[in-house]
Amino acid sequence: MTDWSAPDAIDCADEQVFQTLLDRVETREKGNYFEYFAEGDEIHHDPGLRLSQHGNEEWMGQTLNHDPAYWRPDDARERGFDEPPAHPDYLLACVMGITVEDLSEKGGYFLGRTDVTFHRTAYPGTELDVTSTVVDTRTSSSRPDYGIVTWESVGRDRETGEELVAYERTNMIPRREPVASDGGERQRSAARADGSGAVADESSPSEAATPDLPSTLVAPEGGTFEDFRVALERARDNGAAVAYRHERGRTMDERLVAGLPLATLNTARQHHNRDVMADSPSGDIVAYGDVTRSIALAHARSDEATFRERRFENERFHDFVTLGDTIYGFSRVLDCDGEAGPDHTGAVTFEHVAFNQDSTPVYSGRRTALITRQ
Ligand SMILES: CC(C)(COP(=O)(O)OP(=O)(O)OC[C@H]1O[C@@H](n2cnc3c(N)ncnc32)[C@H](O)[C@@H]1OP(=O)(O)O)[C@@H](O)C(=O)NCCC(=O)NCCSC(=O)C[C@](C)(O)C(=O)O
Repeated sequence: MTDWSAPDAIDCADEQVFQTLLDRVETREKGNYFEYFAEGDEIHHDPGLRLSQHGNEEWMGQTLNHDPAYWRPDDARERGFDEPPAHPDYLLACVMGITVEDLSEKGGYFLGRTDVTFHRTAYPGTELDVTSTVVDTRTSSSRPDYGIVTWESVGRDRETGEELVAYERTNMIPRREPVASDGGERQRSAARADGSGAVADESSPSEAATPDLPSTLVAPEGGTFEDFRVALERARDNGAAVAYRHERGRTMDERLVAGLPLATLNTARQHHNRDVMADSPSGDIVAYGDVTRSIALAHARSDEATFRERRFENERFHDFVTLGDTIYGFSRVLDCDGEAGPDHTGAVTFEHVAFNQDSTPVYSGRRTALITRQ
């Protein structure tokens, strides 16, 4: 008879005994089910996080956001910063990463985010303090195993209490009852399983609608505010649109998919637990939405004279991104406002789309940034 109080009672060499033991013990679960969230609840995300120079540079380097104002003091000063700040994508990913343990670790996909507003520049060394409020909860009509929750999150400087960034995000969150299916990914999984990468179109080719696109698509000649304004005026005169793609692509490797989210304390298993994700519709770990988005934005920024990020709206994550997928970027110019911001800049509103090697959109969002004039 085993003495279960003895320190060496478990014989790890006996796999069968250990397996039986594992099957019988309770699992201490992480994260919260849909039912946990009620409208108006406020949640303070305890861990916090200190923005670091290393984390900032790692994020910028890996996502191709190679803007020296965020690491070179002379360039930073020229751009009106006291010293090289934290890159806004890194700041936003850290603020959201901290919230995952409380809000979305249980699983379910990040569907979208809106009203992303940067209130203040944050610098490496800043300790973050993040709170979220439940704005809305509803059941999913297409997926009975999930609910859909929207939170408003605010990231502050822990020392001064000043707001740095705020946004509203929406996730699918598993309901307490066991998950039987995971919906929309069915199509994508099937496409991947048959190797075609193509999602089935239920209409026959003859029924498929002809895309309704402008006859002319204009690309700006350069990346200054005037280049965007001139292109938009030309397009408006001719019933065309200012839309173009960016040449660079970035293939998702483990450092991007697992490394970057963990560095922001994002504990979602989707990004780092290949064992669990092997049984999911994606069949593997998937990229943190903020990484995918940051790569597509980096492609866009590499073709413009960005001065400051202002605001993001209507960000959507349309499909998952797995290891080996390559992320490209597409941009459309929606509006130019010469009155916004300091004199040497103007505000440009873009729609950016991240797409993969099969031209499948995986992210889209509306972005307003201040762009330097000529
Ligand atoms: C989720 C999938 C399967 C749905 O695929 P689908 O084709 O079924 O999509 P849908 O029909 O457009 O949407 C399903 C439901 O979601 C709702 N919905 C949809 N979007 C929004 C939105 N923005 N705001 C509010 N509601 C939204 C929509 O209205 C609908 O509601 P219903 O079930 O009642 O009909 C598919 O879109 C997909 O695979 N998307 C990719 C998701 C993804 O990879 N996200 C990023 C990575 S996960 C992540 O980063 C994790 C993180 C950050 O760590 C962490 O939250 O913890």
